[in-house]
Amino acid sequence: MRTWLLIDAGNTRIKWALADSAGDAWLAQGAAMHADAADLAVQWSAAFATAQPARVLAANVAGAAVRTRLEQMLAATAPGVAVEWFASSAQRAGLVNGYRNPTQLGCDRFAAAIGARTLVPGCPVIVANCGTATTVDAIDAAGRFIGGMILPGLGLMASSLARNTAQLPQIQPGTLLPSPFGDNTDDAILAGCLSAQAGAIGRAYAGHGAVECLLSGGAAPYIAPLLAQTPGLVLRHVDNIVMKGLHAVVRAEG
Ligand SMILES: Nc1ncnc2c1ncn2[C@@H]1O[C@H](COP(=O)(O)OP(=O)(O)O)[C@@H](O)[C@H]1O
Ligand SMILES: CC(C)(COP(=O)(O)O)[C@@H](O)C(=O)NCCC(=O)O
Ligand SMILES: [K+]
Repeated sequence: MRTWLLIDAGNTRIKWALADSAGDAWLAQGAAMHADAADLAVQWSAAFATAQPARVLAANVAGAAVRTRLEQMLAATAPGVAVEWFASSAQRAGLVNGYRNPTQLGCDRFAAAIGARTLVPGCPVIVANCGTATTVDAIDAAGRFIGGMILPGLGLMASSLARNTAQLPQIQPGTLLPSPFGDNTDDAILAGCLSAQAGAIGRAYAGHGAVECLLSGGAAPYIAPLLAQTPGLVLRHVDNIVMKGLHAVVRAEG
């Protein structure tokens, strides 16, 4: 059985998993912030001692320098193993890309949509990936990515207030108190940013007539409790929907 290394390089963190075609579970997984990217070589050396990947499929939205860095670390830890840089295209693994220019769609969003289609086949679904940016994307019952929303992620929303005002502090991430109205500055910022995130996702869900909302990304645990209060919204937290989509691609294509 072939083993694949799947990589999701976002703008904050690089996530990876080792997978095979036998099941949904990862054989190994890890992550590193960009500043600690060298840790990946250490993590991979340990993981590849038990299972050497036959193929690497990597989705990178973090730029050319990150791609070069990853190529160097892969050449050192898995010499000779081919690396495919996953890119958005008009159609792949049963998903049709409805972006006006299909290649303009972030490849992590394309992968996440493939993952969503795999988890919720034959139904309209919303996939929200709450990372550096928050993306909220709609897939229809026929398996067509019809489009989506891009907004600043939770961390970016909060830090932009701190950076561009005299009186607002940098808040720590957290979940909302029972009241949607903060009675102090930190809670008011948190209430505003979380409501903006959950509000956009809820609006997308209702507008699309989705049967389920898949929520993923580093900020998902903070947004989930508020989003779960949206009447009629069926919520499922998926640990890494981008990697689930990459796994679906390699399984479909062998
Ligand atoms: N321990 C953590 N490390 C990094 N980001 C975190 C952490 N906990 C929550 N976050 C939030 O998750 C976001 C990063 O999520 P992630 O899905 O890895 O993003 P990306 O795919 O853009 O790299 C941060 O912007 C922050 O809001
Ligand atoms: C929207 C994104 C910045 C999200 O990146 P992330 O938050 O996962 O790091 C990325 O998908 C991207 O650069 N997209 C290209 C533009 C588009 O999708 O239309
Ligand atoms: K994202």
